[in-house]
Amino acid sequence: MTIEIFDSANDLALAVSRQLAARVQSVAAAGRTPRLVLTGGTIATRIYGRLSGENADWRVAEYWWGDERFVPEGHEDRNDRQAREGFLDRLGVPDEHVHAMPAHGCDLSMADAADAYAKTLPEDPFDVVLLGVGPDAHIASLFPGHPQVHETERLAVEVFDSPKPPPERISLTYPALNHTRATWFVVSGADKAEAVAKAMTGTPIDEAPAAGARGLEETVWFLDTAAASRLPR
Ligand SMILES: O=C(O)[C@H](O)[C@@H](O)[C@H](O)[C@H](O)COP(=O)(O)O
Repeated sequence: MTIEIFDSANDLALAVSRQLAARVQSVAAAGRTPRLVLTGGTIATRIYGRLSGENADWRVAEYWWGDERFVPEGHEDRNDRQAREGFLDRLGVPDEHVHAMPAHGCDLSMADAADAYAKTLPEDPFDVVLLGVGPDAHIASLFPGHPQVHETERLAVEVFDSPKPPPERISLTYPALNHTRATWFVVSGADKAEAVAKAMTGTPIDEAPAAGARGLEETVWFLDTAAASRLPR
């Protein structure tokens, strides 16, 4: 596990966008398609806004989401909208590379929508899974004390009662999120400091879902000083 600490959320966003660009370039140079899992949230939005300034061909990569709010397509709460507006649409990433989760208004139940999404996931591991972390130490839409944390078979699940609004969501589960070469946590703000400390010190996943996410080759915590302020020395 690696920890990188930055003076501000802006510095963090800049560093993550640079490293993501470098990873996309190195995976593509090795002859593979870069496969990225995007997250929602405020720090993610800052990162997406910076990607167009980086030197990478974002059009060659494929994109999935770790979770999505089950609201209508194009709704301002959609995680895919923030990424589309931030860089995917602006940089001309082809539609077939953008694997958005089904939206409210599709003709599937949430359970069927989750299962349909699971079928879009690649067999090969992802290259990078980006994860924001909530003040309660949730990641994606895996919340403390919720049954989805214990899912071992399904790769994507429905969530009806997210404590973070909106309540209805679809989330990848650990078997999908952890099928990745690299897991990059991106966390800023003092309100996350306790959650970060819990997740990094082996708290059970029922209490701190972030403690259960890790990459096959690499797990990196990108923190600003505020989010890192409760880490044990
Ligand atoms: O859809 C979502 O809400 C998320 O994907 C969620 O897991 C998010 O990443 C964290 O809650 C951190 O969000 P903030 O950076 O806004 O605190």
